[in-house]
Amino acid sequence: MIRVSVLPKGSTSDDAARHLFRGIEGVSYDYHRIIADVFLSTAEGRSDYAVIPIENTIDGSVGLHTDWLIDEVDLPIQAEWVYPSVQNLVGLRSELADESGAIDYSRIKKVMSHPVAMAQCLQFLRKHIPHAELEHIGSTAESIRIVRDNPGLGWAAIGQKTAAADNGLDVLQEGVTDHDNNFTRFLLVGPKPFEGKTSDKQKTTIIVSHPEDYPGGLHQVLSAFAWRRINLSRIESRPTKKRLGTYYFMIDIDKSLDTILLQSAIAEIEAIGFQVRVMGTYPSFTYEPAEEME
Ligand SMILES: O=C(O)C(=O)Cc1ccccc1
Repeated sequence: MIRVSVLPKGSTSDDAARHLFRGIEGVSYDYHRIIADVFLSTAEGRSDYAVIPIENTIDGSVGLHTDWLIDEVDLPIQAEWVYPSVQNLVGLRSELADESGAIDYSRIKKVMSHPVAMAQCLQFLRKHIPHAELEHIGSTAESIRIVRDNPGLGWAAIGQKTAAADNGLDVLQEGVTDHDNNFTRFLLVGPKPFEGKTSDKQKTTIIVSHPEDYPGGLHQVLSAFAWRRINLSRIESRPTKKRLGTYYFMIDIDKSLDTILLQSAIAEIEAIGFQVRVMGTYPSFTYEPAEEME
């Protein structure tokens, strides 16, 4: 049995996990309310993999999740994939609509959701429900459950249609994200390689740091990749948390670690005094909607 830790049933992460593991037998899902518990259940050996949303089209990198990966656990990245999501305003229509059945936004006192989902809908919220209190919850699915358990208070949630239906709530407004094409990049992290599917696209993620800041440091790192014509797909700086203004650079590289060119680039960067930590070398899966129709 492959045990996969993930945010609760009905969350975007749950759907994304099922998409990655579609067609693979013997998978069980281990649901957790907050991302820290998703990470820890795998780090403590209670599951094989953790599913982590790491970057979103609208909101960018998820800093909290990146920092957990760097600072709190030692779990290699074993796969990455992209999954689309549509967020909806969810609540009890009978409580929040007027006599004609139209949603009366003035009745909504509080909107709850996961911070990434909330950030995707801020323009919608400011336009229609500017008076409402906004509250961050561990997942979209959990926010929907809280609304279900607290009828009559004027609460609404942002989340997925399936979670609304599972909890007996209504979709008050469909597709409330401020931009279409809302995709999230997910990481599968855990001690063992992911062998369920193969991809012809392999990536490697490293973290580069230097004990002291000096002019041209990052340029030197980048030039080791540049003259070897190794493509980088993302560079993210995160605070070291030791001193203000000191950073780690997390670099996604479009190559497997076993290529000689990449190994020599890393050796060169280390030789000029940088510390390099390999966060994983893994297959990358692009989203293919056709699979959904199987
Ligand atoms: O809260 C959820 O449903 C999650 O899985 C986190 C999230 C929220 C919005 C987009 C992608 C992931």
